[in-house]
Formats: sequence, structure tokens, C-alpha cells
Amino acid sequence: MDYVSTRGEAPVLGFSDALLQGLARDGGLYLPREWPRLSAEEMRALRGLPYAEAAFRLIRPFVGGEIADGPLRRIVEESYATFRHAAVCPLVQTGPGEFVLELFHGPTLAFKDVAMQLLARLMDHVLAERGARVTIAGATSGDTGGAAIDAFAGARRCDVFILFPHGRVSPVQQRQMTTSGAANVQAIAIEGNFDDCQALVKAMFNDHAFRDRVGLSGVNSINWARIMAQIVYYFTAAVSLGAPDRAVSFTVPTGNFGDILAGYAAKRMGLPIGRLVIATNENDILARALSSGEYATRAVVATTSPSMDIQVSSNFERLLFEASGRDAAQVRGYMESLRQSGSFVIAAPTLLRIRSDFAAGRASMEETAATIRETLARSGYLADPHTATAMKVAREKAVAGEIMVVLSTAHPAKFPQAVGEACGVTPSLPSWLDGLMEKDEVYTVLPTDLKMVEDHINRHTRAEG
Ligand SMILES: Cc1ncc(COP(=O)(O)O)c(C=O)c1O
Ligand SMILES: N[C@@H](CCOP(=O)(O)O)C(=O)O
Repeated sequence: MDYVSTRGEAPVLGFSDALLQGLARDGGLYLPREWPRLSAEEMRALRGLPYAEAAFRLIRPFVGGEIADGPLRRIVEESYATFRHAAVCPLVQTGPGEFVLELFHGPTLAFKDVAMQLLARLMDHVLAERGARVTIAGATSGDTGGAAIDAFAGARRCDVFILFPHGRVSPVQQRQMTTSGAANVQAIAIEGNFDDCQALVKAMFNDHAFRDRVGLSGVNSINWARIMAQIVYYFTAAVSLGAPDRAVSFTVPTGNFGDILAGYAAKRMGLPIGRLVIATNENDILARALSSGEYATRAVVATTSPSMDIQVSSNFERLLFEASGRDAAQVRGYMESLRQSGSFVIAAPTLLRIRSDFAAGRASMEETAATIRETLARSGYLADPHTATAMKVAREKAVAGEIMVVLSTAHPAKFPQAVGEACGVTPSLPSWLDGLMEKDEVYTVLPTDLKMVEDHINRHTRAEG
């Protein structure tokens, strides 16, 4: 399988190189040259399989034979053995036609574990074969960082630097990043917001001298393998609810657009998805873009669903590429306009195609809190604020007769204050995380300054490009 950049000016790569590169050298994001398609029979055959086996079958075509079946199967099995639920990503019914897909049973209680546990093992395998090592730089609004640090802690071939917005992540999220004690990982608190952290990471990738010197790699959803891993749960959820013989819709709490893009990829692979509904909090750039056709950044608002406090939504670029008929020049134009003026206008045919697959809505913090309260009272289900944002939007946009799956992206105990204030029940961390909040923290505070961050990484990485 070949991978092409959304900006059309980077080398075409195979799976392993796309995995290690993260961002393409032209600033674009890699996508498979074509979408593997599953027949109805192949989809039906996924019903009832262990999650790891379904994942192996769905991931295999993207790997394109670059990792032999034996090691690939072992990597997938080991990745999902770290999950605390036998089903890995179980479905729970919360109302007539409404299901919650729980993606938070991994080590750090967020959906990021689903991809990150796999990514770390895939990278380790490829690096061991090549006798190479990399420097990983990642940006996080809270969950990617913890998941990456857990998955890569102790990895012998990777040094990991995670940039998080100082004072803007929940206390649990922060402790998950700052208390690992692993020598190969470092948490860096950036005096800015998530978009500043993400811009720094992208700037490091676009600084080719630095990139080559440290052998830079990425674990954000700019890395195709993150999206690939997330495709799996759309299939497992949909087939258990009757697909391919019945269409299923999904509502996804959205920030960097990686999770919902995986749903779009599943649809391109043949899964009959009815609607993909984008749910945002007050940082509603995606909902506004879908209704007005203009993608226009505004100041970031701090909310009770902090992992979605994002304005520059990386993976929207992948959707623009697809919806424009893979017109890399059009994508380059959008991204240049975004860089210069903070906005761009989506061409009418591209917008029309996006609207044919996606709907969008927003929920305010008050609406999210009310949804947490109502859902607990109605069905005894305790949702975290990100999940509740999506529940609110899903209910507002409900269509009679539709099966709607709401993606539950974090355990409520990651956000005890917001959940407690919303419904009076303060969830506690599972016993296997006992002591997390008492551990000593280690992190470095840096300003939003590319040179200072690069210098810090240069001084501390052991990798050489
Ligand atoms: C708990 C939670 N929900 C939702 C999101 C949004 O997901 P995405 O960035 O893939 O759109 C994130 C962060 O990415 C998250 O951590
Ligand atoms: N919400 C994310 C932001 C980074 O997203 P990613 O999916 O691109 O890694 C987070 O929790 O860090």
C-alpha cells in the first residue's frame, strides 16, 4: 500500500515510512493511495470475533505486507491485551436507538489508548528491524500525551517529548503525563493553548534541518497509523448492531478531527454508515465551517471538555483532500490562506460532498452539564463531558428510526470536577490508578518559542537522524 500527501509535494511512501514520518515533508498528511474495500461477507464475518482478530483483519491491508502476518497478529494482540474490558471497546445501550461505544478501557482511560498502544508496538517493531531510533514530538490537549507516555515509557528506540498547554489540562491528565518516571519521556508545559503546542510540533517537522538531525517522528493523529487503528471500532460497533445489513450512524466528540475521520475512512471501506455527526463544544469551528462554508479561527475558549478546546483541526485537511477529489493544489491553497489570514472558504462542490457525509452541532458547557445530569437520571449512565457533548448533539439531531452510536472518548473519572458539579456524583479513578494523584510530578515549563523547544529537545534526545 502506498501513501500520498494531502499537499502532493512529498515523496510517496510505504506503510513503515509513513508510520515513522508522521507529518509529510511538504507539511501535508499521509493517506493511503486507495481505500481497501470489504465485501458484505467480509463484514459479516467480523461479527463476534475477538477485537484483536477484527483489528488484525482490518489493519492488514493498510500495512501492505511490510510486517509479516505472524508479528503483526502478535503486535495487535499484545496491544489490546492492555485493555481492562474483555470486549476492548464495548457498546452500552443508553436509550431507544442510542448506544454508547466505550473507548476508555485502556491504560489511561481515554480513546487515545486504542491507537497509541498499537502505534508504540508497530514503531518498535519497524525501528528494531532497521536498527534505528527516533525522537517523538507530540502536542496534547490532555489525552494524547498521557496515552503516548504510557505506551512509549521505557521504549528503547524512542525519546518522547510531549507538549501540553500549561494550566489547561485536568489534574488527572496532567499527572498521567508528569509522573511516569520513565527516562525516555518528558512532559513540557507550554505557556499557551493546545493550538500553540500543535503549531510548535508542526513547525519542528517543517524545520527540515532539525527534523533530520533528531530523526523526528510524530504520534498525533497527523500520523496515519493513529487513524488506521481507530477505523476498527467503527466496524466492530456497526457489525454488532447489524451492519452491513443495516446502516448505523455515529456522533463523535470532535477536536483534531482524527476520530471522526476514522469513521469516514470506514465508510470509504464499504461500511454502511448513515450519518457522521461532528459534535463540538464552544470551540465550534467545525460546526460553523459546515454551515457557512468558511473555516474561520477564533480565540480558543477554555471549557469543561478541555481535550476539544481546539481551533486548528489537523485532520480536516485529510477530509478536504478527499472531498475535493484529491486536489492537492486546492488543499495547499486552503492551508496557505489559513496560515496567512486564519481562515479559508471551502469551494462549493467540496462543501457539498462534505455535507453529504457529515452533520454537525455544538453543545455549550451548560448543555453538556445538563446532559450528564439527565443521562444519569434517565439511564443510570455516567458520561464524561466529552461524551456528553456528543450525546447532546446526537439527541438534538436525532432522526426517527436511526441507530445512533455515540463515541465515549474518556472515562468520567478523568474529569471528576466537571462531572461532580454537573450531577453531584464524583467518579473515582479505578483502583489500578491508586496513588496517581500523590506521585511527584516532573515537567519543564517553556514559552511558545520554537527555538527554545527545539534546543530543549536537542539537549535531551539520544536519537540522531
Ligand atoms: C476525551 C476526548 N474526546 C474527544 C477528543 C477529540 O478527538 P479528535 O481530536 O480525534 O477529534 C479528544 C482529543 O482528541 C479527547 O481527548
Ligand atoms: N484532544 C487531543 C489533541 C491532540 O489530538 P491528536 O488526536 O491529534 O493526537 C488530546 O487529547 O491531546
